[in-house]
Amino acid sequence: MIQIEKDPAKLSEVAAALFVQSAKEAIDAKGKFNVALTGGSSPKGLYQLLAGEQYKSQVEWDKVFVFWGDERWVSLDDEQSNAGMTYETLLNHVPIPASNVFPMWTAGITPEARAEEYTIYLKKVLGEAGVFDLILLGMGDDGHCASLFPGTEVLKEEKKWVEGYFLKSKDIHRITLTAPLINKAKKIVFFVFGENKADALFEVLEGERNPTQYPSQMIQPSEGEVQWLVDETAASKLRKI
Ligand SMILES: O=C1O[C@H](COP(=O)(O)O)[C@@H](O)[C@H](O)[C@H]1O
Repeated sequence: MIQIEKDPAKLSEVAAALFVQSAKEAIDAKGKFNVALTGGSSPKGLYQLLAGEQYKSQVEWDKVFVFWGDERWVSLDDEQSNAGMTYETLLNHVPIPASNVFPMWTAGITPEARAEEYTIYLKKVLGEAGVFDLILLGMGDDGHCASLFPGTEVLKEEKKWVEGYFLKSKDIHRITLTAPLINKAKKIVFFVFGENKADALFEVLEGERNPTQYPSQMIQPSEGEVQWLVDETAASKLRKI
């Protein structure tokens, strides 16, 4: 399903309502809500809304377990840190226990070793089935999502849940959930804002199947659903809407 709006702020409102609803449903069903958050610029409006008076009190934060879809291998105080941004905009402002939050980056370990450690945390919280209640994803102007970048080896991964690797094109290490894990989720929400995403979004949604070049095409949950929240500029090249 795709929802297109002129104003990205409207899409942040939609996502905030959806986050609250998903949390309620999961907590009613099993006593906790397991979510993977995204970094980049697109989710900032959502995080600020969730931290604000209207939504904050609607979530039982002590029952929320927060992971990330990916991370740039930089410390939390680095401006590139996805987790750092999420703390600043959301997590520092809501009553979530620190022990419920699992940033990907940590000091004194390689991203490859951290991927194995992160998998252990995921298995403890999600169980062997590995089903997230909700995963938020952004999409880059090259069609990447999480740190599933065009042409990278991680796209071939079929078993591992998390991978750390050096991303040559950006000269930085990354750590990411893999497509097989993401595709187990009950619900996946993509945020795609900005004219620079228009070509990639067309290729991902309406182009030939080529996930090696447009990795967001790999996101096809086996049982869950994908919702695309797209602003008008990013949607400007789509034909089938
Ligand atoms: O590198 C990344 O970029 C994507 C997209 O970011 P945006 O600023 O265009 O919204 C993001 O989803 C991902 O988490 C991040 O590591």
